[in-house]
Amino acid sequence: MTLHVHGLSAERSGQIILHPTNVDFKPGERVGLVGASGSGKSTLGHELVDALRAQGASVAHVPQSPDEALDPLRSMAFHWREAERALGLAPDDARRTLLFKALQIERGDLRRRPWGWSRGMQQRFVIAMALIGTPDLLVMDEPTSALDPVVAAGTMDLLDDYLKDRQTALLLITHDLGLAARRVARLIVMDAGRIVEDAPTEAFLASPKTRVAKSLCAHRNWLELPC
Ligand SMILES: Nc1ncnc2c1ncn2[C@@H]1O[C@H](COP(=O)(O)OP(=O)(O)OP(=O)(O)O)[C@@H](O)[C@H]1O
Repeated sequence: MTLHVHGLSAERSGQIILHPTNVDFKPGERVGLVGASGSGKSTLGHELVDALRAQGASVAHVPQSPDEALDPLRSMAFHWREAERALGLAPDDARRTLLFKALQIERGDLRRRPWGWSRGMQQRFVIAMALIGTPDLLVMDEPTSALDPVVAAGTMDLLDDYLKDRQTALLLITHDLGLAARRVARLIVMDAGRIVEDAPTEAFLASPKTRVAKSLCAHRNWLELPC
């Protein structure tokens, strides 16, 4: 099922920070949302999550840092149970085993609290929690920026493999064009609260149209980063 949202907008403190915007996602499509800091990427991500959920779609959100998703006072097992409960799902060991294997977190001790796990493993756990309900769309907002480049690349590789041949679409929000270009088939560029470009990744890189897109592409050396 293709997901569509029309006329998304947002205003804060009397200022429009997201101008009326339409977005769509095909099943399994991988889309990058790029733009400078403050261009409105996170705002669009949050508005999308709310609007699609209001339509009845299943949408999961992965924040920048695992600290935003994990309570330092609760065990990892508690978080997993809560994620299942929030979706109205009964505990399912087979589902957990599959996701833990896919994201290489089998050796994590679920009785421990987050600080007993490495940052990389915490973030992979948060991604696994987001995938519990097989969402229609996974929105990831700078999901690896709190990780070192090697762990970040490994995490994205595992997610790539897991999503292959699945219907879950991905929106990867990042200011890092290099990261997005390696992972997505379509790029959306934001500037000052508006989408200014939306194109297949290869076409975008070969021929950016707008000033902002040209400026992002001018930093081609970013494409050399491992993630
Ligand atoms: N509560 C708020 N009140 C006023 N302005 C806000 C508020 N929240 C966000 N903004 C402004 O809206 C704009 C878009 O913010 P947003 O966080 O969506 O951008 P972003 O592209 O995700 O930035 P970054 O890459 O730095 O996270 C920014 O100029 C920001 O200062």
